[in-house]
Amino acid sequence: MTAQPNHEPQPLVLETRGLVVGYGGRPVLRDFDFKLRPAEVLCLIGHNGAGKSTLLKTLFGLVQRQDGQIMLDGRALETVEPRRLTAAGVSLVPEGRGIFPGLTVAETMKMGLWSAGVPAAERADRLDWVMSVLPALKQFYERRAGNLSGGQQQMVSIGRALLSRPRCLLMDEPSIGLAPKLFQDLLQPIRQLQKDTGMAILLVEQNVKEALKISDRVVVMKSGAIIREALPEELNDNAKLMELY
Ligand SMILES: Nc1ncnc2c1ncn2[C@@H]1O[C@H](COP(=O)(O)OP(=O)(O)OP(=O)(O)O)[C@@H](O)[C@H]1O
Repeated sequence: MTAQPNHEPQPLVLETRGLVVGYGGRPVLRDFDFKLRPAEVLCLIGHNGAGKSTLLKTLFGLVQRQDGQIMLDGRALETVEPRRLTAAGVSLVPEGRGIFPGLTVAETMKMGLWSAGVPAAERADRLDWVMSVLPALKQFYERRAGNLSGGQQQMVSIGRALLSRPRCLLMDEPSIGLAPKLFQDLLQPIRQLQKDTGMAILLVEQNVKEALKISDRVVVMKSGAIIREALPEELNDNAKLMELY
C-alpha cells in the first residue's frame, strides 16, 4: 500500500477566539477573532489606540485576557504567560525596545540567554547564531545600550528576542523613530531569516509603507476590531490606505 499524502492543513501558529481584553473594566478588544498562519509575516496596522499593542501583549501574557481563548498550534492555552510562550517558541520585541541603558550589549545578551532558558552549554553557539543573523551587533557589542543610536538599540532588542530561536516573533513597532532606510536595514535580515526558517511574524507598525514591503498579509484594526484583511499589494497606494484611516 502506498502512503497517502497528508492533506491535513498545518495548524495556525496563534489564534484567538472570542478574546476579550480591557483595562480597569473598560474593554479594548471585544469578541476578537484573529489568526496568525505558519510562515507568514502579518502586518497589523490601525489608528493609535486601536488595540494593536494590547493584542500583542495579551498573546504574550503581559496583559491578562478577561474572556475567550488563545490557541497555540491549534491548542487552547490554559495559562498565557511570557515564560510559557518563550518555551513554546514565541518571542516578543516590545514597544519602546525594553532595553536597560546602563548595560552593555554583551551584558544584555547574557541576561537574555539566561531569561530565555538557553542551557549553559548552548549559549556560545546561540550567540554566534544571532550574530550571524545581525552581524552589525558586533560593531557595538561592548558599548552601553543607552549610548547607542535608536536603530542600534532596536537591533539589540531584536537580537535579544532571537536568543530563544523563536518560530514565532511578535514585534511591536520596531521602526519607531527610524528613517525608512534604517527600517529596511533592520528588518530585511529578519525577513530573510523568516523566509529561510518558516518563522511566523506578527508585526505591528505605524510605518505602513515600509512594513508592507516585507509583509505577506495585512490586517487593519479600528477601535478594537478588525475592519479589513488584505494583501500588501491591495493597499499599496495611498488613496486606499487613507480610506481605512
Ligand atoms: N496599561 C493601560 N492602562 C489603561 N489603558 C490602557 C493601557 N494600555 C493601553 N490602554 C488603552 O487601551 C487602548 C488601546 O491601546 P493600545 O496601546 O493597545 O493601542 P495601539 O493600537 O497599540 O495604539 P498605539 O499605536 O498608540 O500604540 C487605548 O485606548 C489605550 O489608551
